[in-house]
Amino acid sequence: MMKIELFILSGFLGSGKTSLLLEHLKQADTRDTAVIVNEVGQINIDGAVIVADASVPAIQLSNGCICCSLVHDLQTTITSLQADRIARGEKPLRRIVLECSGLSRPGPIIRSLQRLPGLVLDVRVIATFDAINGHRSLAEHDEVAAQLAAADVLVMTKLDLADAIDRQAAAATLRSVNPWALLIDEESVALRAKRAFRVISHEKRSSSPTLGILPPLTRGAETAAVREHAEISTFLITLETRMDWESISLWLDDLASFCGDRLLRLKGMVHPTDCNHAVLIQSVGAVFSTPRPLPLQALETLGVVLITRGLNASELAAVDERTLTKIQDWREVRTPLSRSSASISAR
Ligand SMILES: Nc1nc2c(ncn2[C@@H]2O[C@H](COP(=O)(O)OP(=O)(O)OP(=O)(O)O)[C@@H](O)[C@H]2O)c(=O)[nH]1
Repeated sequence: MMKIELFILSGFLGSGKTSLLLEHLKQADTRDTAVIVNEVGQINIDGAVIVADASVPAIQLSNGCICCSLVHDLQTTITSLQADRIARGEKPLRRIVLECSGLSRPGPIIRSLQRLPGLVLDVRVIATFDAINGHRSLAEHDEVAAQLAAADVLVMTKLDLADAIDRQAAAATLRSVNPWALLIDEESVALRAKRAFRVISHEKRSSSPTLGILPPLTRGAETAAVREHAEISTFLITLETRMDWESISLWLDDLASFCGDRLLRLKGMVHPTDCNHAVLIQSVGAVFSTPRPLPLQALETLGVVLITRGLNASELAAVDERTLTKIQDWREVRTPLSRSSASISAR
């Protein structure tokens, strides 16, 4: 029987999963590691960033939430990843990191992996928690509680933006939701990543997360059947014509102010007319981070993915007429997210 360490990297939208993973990939010997990325939109943004930054092959399971509709794809991907390496005469994989979409619940994923033939998976669930926005996400989204409760390791992020009170409050919340997990409250991003990903082999744990003997809290948190991610919609927006950077920025401002609190996450890759590279844009809520250049070859699709709560297709159509005049097409990719990816509807 082949044994693989599987890190399920979960955490709410924008809570810092990709950043933690990139830091880990920078530090670790990744020759026997594979990364699988699950994105809710159709653009493989995290995959492109991982390939650009870490040169690790990143396999994408996109356009769906892994805990709902893509579980079968995950099983097939893991089995064929290992079979391909063995067929090429390479060393078998020792480690897989699965970066889940920010809306996934780890429980159904873990359960689905119990049925993989010929593989023993040593599973470790890591959940990232944003010390600034995490409380709000936890209060508003059931998925966050499920992610935290299922975690073996809880990683506090954005500590550079948090004051001492935020930090203590975040730690107290995490301890109250999941007192069994290893809590990483570490200012240095490098140390954070090092500790989060090394625990399987180096840090003792009281309850083994090996499949089949999950601690009671983990099971208890996920006993309900997969629930729908109520009111959450994902839109893929493509632009009519290429624009310069300033016009793109103004358009993003319009879009964010129209959505307000209903905007959970925005991620996109654009190629402005006045840049010779692609630009990664992203916001957590309506707060944008500094745009980041990416090589043009990282681009698979240009567009912007919008994840919203309580904003339906007809409202977006109305705003399209008023302010979003430059949109060529938007499609509601999934609503709610748990429905099958076959339900793509175009305007
Ligand atoms: N200041 C600060 N920013 C951070 C930190 N971690 C992540 N970010 C920023 O937060 C934003 C979201 O980070 P990601 O790592 O993409 O978050 P994610 O959880 O992978 O996001 P999704 O894949 O959309 O769910 C990016 O702009 C990051 O640069 C942190 O520790 N400090």
